[in-house]
Amino acid sequence: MSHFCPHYPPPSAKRPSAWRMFFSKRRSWLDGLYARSYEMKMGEVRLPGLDLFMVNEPAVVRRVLVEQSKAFPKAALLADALRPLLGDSIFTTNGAVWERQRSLMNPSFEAARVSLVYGRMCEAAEAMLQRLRAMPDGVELDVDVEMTHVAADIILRTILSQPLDGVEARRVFEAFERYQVLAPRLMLPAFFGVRWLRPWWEKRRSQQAATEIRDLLAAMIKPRFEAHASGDDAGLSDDILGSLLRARDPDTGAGFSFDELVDQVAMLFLAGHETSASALSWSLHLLAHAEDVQERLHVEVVPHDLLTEPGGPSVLKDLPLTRNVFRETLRLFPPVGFLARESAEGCTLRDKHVPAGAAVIVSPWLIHRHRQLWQDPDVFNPDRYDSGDAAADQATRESLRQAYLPFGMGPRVCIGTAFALQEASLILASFCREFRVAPVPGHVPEPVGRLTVRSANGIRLLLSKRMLSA
Ligand code: HEM
Repeated sequence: MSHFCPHYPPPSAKRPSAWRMFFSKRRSWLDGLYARSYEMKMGEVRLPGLDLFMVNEPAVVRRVLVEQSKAFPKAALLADALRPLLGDSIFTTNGAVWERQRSLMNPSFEAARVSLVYGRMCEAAEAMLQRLRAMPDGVELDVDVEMTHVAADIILRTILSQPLDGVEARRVFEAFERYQVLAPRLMLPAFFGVRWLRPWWEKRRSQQAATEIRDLLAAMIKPRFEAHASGDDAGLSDDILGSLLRARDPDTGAGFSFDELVDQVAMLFLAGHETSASALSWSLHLLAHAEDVQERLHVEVVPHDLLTEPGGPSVLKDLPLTRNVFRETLRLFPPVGFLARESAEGCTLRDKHVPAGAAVIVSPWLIHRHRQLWQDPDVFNPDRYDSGDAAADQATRESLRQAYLPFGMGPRVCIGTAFALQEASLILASFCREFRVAPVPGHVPEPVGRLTVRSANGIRLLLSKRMLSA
């Protein structure tokens, strides 16, 4: 059993002032948290331009995300910040527009449909293994760079049938890297009611990156859209774009317009690769520090050459430790660290009056490490889900039921959950079957909360090859 406690920014003992919080959060919203954030049921921050309520209590979380989700739509601030890149995509819309988008997209992400793109995921996994095999034994690997590469490759292959090695695909990826650094810096002043503090040059650079990504994606989608409109898109129809092109509203019979498709594909690229890359990188970091778990995981996966084995994604179901390692990683490092809603009409949550327009934040990061909701919350212990001790397992099941939401909850739950779990098991298993990772002495990854939870100084690990018997 592992007792590894991965490093994260030590919460300050006292609640910082609103201005200190603003300046510390500019680097990372994790820096604005304080010790009580991890214990309280609900907190409140009053800022010059905004009231913000942080909700940790499971019953209240359910009320906000599930039972009264219409009274707590996605925060307009989030939509404003992401609109240059995502337009009006499913991630940020609300009401009837969102309902139509979600019903058009649901069929493309059902588990059975996702299993059809398993072969394309395997192609990206094979390309990753080839890159790793070409490296010298004992090399210091930038794991987050490699995981970002493979996750972006998977998204491009499964959605657009394009590998990341393509010139256009690489330009999308590079522009996205620029956008990803700038977007949170611009979002924060808006949150704190000081939009004028957003440097104009950063705004312009972020706008330029967003336009470049959208133009490149539009150029890739256009021929497919036109071919579909003229009934001539056979051959490429098994990717996700093909299924989005065929999606029809059951009431009106209408599909996505071209502009809507560009919005959705830009969003899928963002939501689909950045999250998985974050989670896979942290998984390998945790495994490197929990040698026994890494060895047991290797033993579990070594009989399976997933990339050639018949049976496809069903083989992944026989890998319980792989699944638990990923589940525990998502608990400790949920890529989407906070879910932003707003109170549509004003209400009372617990004993607090929440005015109309106030931000209501549910943070998987805080809830997954909450002192009252989890046993040993900071310890990496994938065996907690299946320890063999009936009472302990029952307690963990209760924590999972109440206080585990890496993919969100309710109607806005992640549409890509089945896709992400299939991809993660495949990549982790393929990686750990052939390679071993170990910590680089003196290198401690520093988690930062931006669009997703990443490491400010990268995640570097020593990579060595394993001997596989023929
Ligand atoms: C480990 C990987 C992933 C994690 C942890 C994750 C997490 C989340 C979370 C927490 C939400 C809800 C946000 C909210 O309620 O405010 C969400 C929404 C969403 N995710 Fe994921 N996601 C992952 C992978 C993916 C993938 C691979 C795709 C697509 C290929 C995807 C597409 C989406 C979309 C479209 C939404 C918006 C759904 C809606 O509002 O109706 N995600 N994701």
